[in-house]
Order: sequence, then C-alpha cells, then structure tokens
Amino acid sequence: MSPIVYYGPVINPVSLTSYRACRCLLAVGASGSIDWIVEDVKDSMVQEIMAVHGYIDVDVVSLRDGEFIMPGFIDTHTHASQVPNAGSGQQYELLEWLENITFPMESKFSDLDFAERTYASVVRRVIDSGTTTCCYFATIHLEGTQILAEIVNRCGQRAFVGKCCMDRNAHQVEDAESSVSSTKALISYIKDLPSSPHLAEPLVQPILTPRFAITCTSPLLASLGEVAAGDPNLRIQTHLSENPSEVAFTMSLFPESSSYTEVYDSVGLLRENTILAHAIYLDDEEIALVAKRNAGISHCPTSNFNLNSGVAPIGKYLDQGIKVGLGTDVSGGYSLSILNAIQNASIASKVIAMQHRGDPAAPPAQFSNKQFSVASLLYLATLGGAAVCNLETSVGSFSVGKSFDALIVSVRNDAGNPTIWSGSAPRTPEGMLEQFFFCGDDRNISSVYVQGKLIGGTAFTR
Ligand SMILES: Nc1nc2[nH]cnc2c(=O)[nH]1
Ligand SMILES: [Zn+2]
Repeated sequence: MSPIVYYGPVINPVSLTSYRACRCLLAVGASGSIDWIVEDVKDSMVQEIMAVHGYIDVDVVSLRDGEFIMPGFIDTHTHASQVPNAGSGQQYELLEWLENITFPMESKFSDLDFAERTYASVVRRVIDSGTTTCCYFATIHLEGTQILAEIVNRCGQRAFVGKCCMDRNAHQVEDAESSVSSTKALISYIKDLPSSPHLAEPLVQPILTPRFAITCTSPLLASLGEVAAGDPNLRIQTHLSENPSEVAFTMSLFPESSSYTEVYDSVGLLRENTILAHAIYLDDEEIALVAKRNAGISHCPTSNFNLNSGVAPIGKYLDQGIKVGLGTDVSGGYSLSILNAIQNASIASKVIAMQHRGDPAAPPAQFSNKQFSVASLLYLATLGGAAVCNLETSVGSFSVGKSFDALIVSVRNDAGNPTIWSGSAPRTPEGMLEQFFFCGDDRNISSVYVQGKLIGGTAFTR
C-alpha cells in the first residue's frame, strides 16, 4: 500500500464528553497506520506540512464540502446467523423469541452452503453500514463458524468470531466436552487464518462464546473458564441480565449463585476482556462486580426496545467507570447499522432522563439519569466500543500509530439520502456529524477503511 494523505474535516472522539472537529491533514503510512496528523490546517499550509514530514510525491485526497472523516463504527455485539430474521418476531419477549424465531433459524447453519451464502451477504452488509470492528456470534456449528471467520478475514474487516457454546435448553446442543473441544478447534482455525505479520493483533480473532447461563451447565461454564484461564488475551462474549423472566430462570438453574453476574464470575469468565451484552437488570453488587473486574458492557438499545426487554441504565454504569460500547444485537435488534443503535441509545437515555425529571442523580454523578450528548454517542460508537474489545490502543480514534479504521462520510445531496436537509451551507463538522447520526444511513458512507485498506464503498481519489 502506498502512503496517502487525507485533507478535510476530521471528527476525532476524545472522551465521553468531548471530541475534536477540525480541518486536518491525516497521513496513513504503507502499513495502514497513522503516520502523522496536523490539525487546523489551511490550504496555504498543505505543501509545507507535507514537506516537513518528508511526504514528497505522496497523493493528497481532499474532501469536498459536506464530507468528513471519522473512526469506523465498532459493533460490540451482533449475531451474524440471525440477520435473515431481522424484522421478524417483535411480538415476543426474549425466551419465547429464542424458541420460536431464533433457534429455528440458527439450526439451518448446519447446511454449509446456506452458511456460506448467508454469511457472505451479512458481512458485506455490516461493512457497508460502516462497521469496521464487529463482535460476531455465529451458531453452535463449528464448520459454519469457520466459514464466517474465513469470510470476514477475506473481506478485511476487524472482528471477533465466536461459536455458541450450549449444552442445554436450546434446539441444538452438544455435550459439554464436545462444546469445549469444538471451541478449541475454532480458536486454532482462526489463529491459523492468513494475517499480516506487522499487526500487533490479527484482524480476525476468536472469542469464547458461552451463549448465556441458561444454555450452559455448570460443568460447561467451568470448562470454558479453564480455557479462558489458559489464554488471558482471549476475549469472551455472553449475554447478561436482559429480561426479567430470563433472570428468574437463571437464578432457578444456579441456586447456589448470589447473582446472575456471579454465575460467570465464579468460573473466571468475568474479566477485563469480557463483553456483556444488555446488562439491564443489574443490582448494585453486580454493578460493583462488573466494575471491579473491568469487564465491558455492550449496550443494545434497539434490541432492548424491540424485545420489550427494558431500558439499561447506561449513565449509571458510566458513572461507575464501567466500559460501555454499542451493539446492534441483530435480530433482537432489527438493524445492522450502528447509526440505528446510536439513535436508540439517544432515545433510551432520554426515556431515563424523563423518568427522573426533577430527580437528578446526586453529584458527582455525571451521566446517571441524563440524556446523552452527541459527544457521548460518538464515544460509545467508537472509542468506547474499542475499550470494550480491549482494542483502544489501536482503533476507535485517530492518533499517531493507531490503525486507520475509518469512514468517509458524505452528507451532500449527491449522496442520495433525501432525509438529510443540506440547504444550509456552510456546514460545520459538528452539524454534519449530528445530521449523519440522526438522519444518515449507508448511502452517506462513501468509503470504509480498515488498517488503511478500502473494504467498503469506493476509493477516495480526489
Ligand atoms: N438478544 C439475545 N439475547 C440472547 N440471550 C441468549 N441468546 C440470545 C440471543 O440470541 N439474542
Ligand atoms: Zn445477543
């Protein structure tokens, strides 16, 4: 790959409360990582800055009015195998929905032709939605999950791919021993996929995936805890405390546990690289335990509304210093786009704020019971998600040495999305970002880059 320099408005998340938005020169080196960035650049300064950095005869691509660069979205929780069901089954709550909608679809992935066709289309759609890093659940099937990992790797997306571990309470189950051995086989398979030697971590990595406590016996969870103990870098993903009936059923299956969270913690599955989807009904002790273990929460607001699960008190978790990212949770959620998760995360935070009008959380609470700002939404969709995946030193924002995992966004008329009103020039980067978040869709995502390489949309060559 030749080095390249992008020139235009760059949106760069900093924290839950701030982001930078200014005209930058951003240089991507031959390895796909960021070589240098200069902020607040004017046209007259471009050639001199390039020369100072020894960038002679390097292409500069200039963005037009209405275009900007931002970090790629990070989807911390979705089910590739459930995408064909998106938009079906919203009349059910979680346990009935699994029984009637989800398990029947997942059973189909024993057919490898079906798996190949479905996953190829799913991964393309996820990339075109602007997701540069994705945490995928596949199904219980080893070969089907290997197909998903291979497709993701071929497409150049950054991802974690997991095979569901289930030895009870599902339509298809394995015994605990087979579940562990096929999980180990998946881990070896993914670690052997071709990858660039200069990367700190391969783009595609395995992730330990006990589906949730209801579908795993204590012996299976304990064995998966041993697998985790043998590989501290191995990420773990599961579901936690999503629905009141689920919580009650879990506690009836694990009467010796003091809480749902403790079921995972007692076997070593709660740690700094564990991704906990939903986490709506945690009590104060569970919140403290998640914080103590530095595990991350995947906030899946579209799914939480769609399956009538509840509204997760994310502001409260943020005030406890818990890492939070966004998840689409298809097909609990009906959209593969993190933009839709952003919109519903905003609404969920406003629902909580409305419920606490005149009753704000006592200081020093900063986020509890308050609506999210655009800065918070941006952070959750990018750098927050990166932290949940333990990837915050390589992706989620732009700084020297980080990977160029990025989107070029257009809110121009010629992007073809009439929902965005673009009559009010000149546009500010902040204004463009907000319009994109609330009115944007795939049509506004011109190019998708992972590690500097174009993986979706069209190459930006101006
Ligand atoms: N939303 C959701 N929750 C789950 N809990 C266990 N499995 C699932 C699933 O597939 N989707
Ligand atoms: Zn899920």
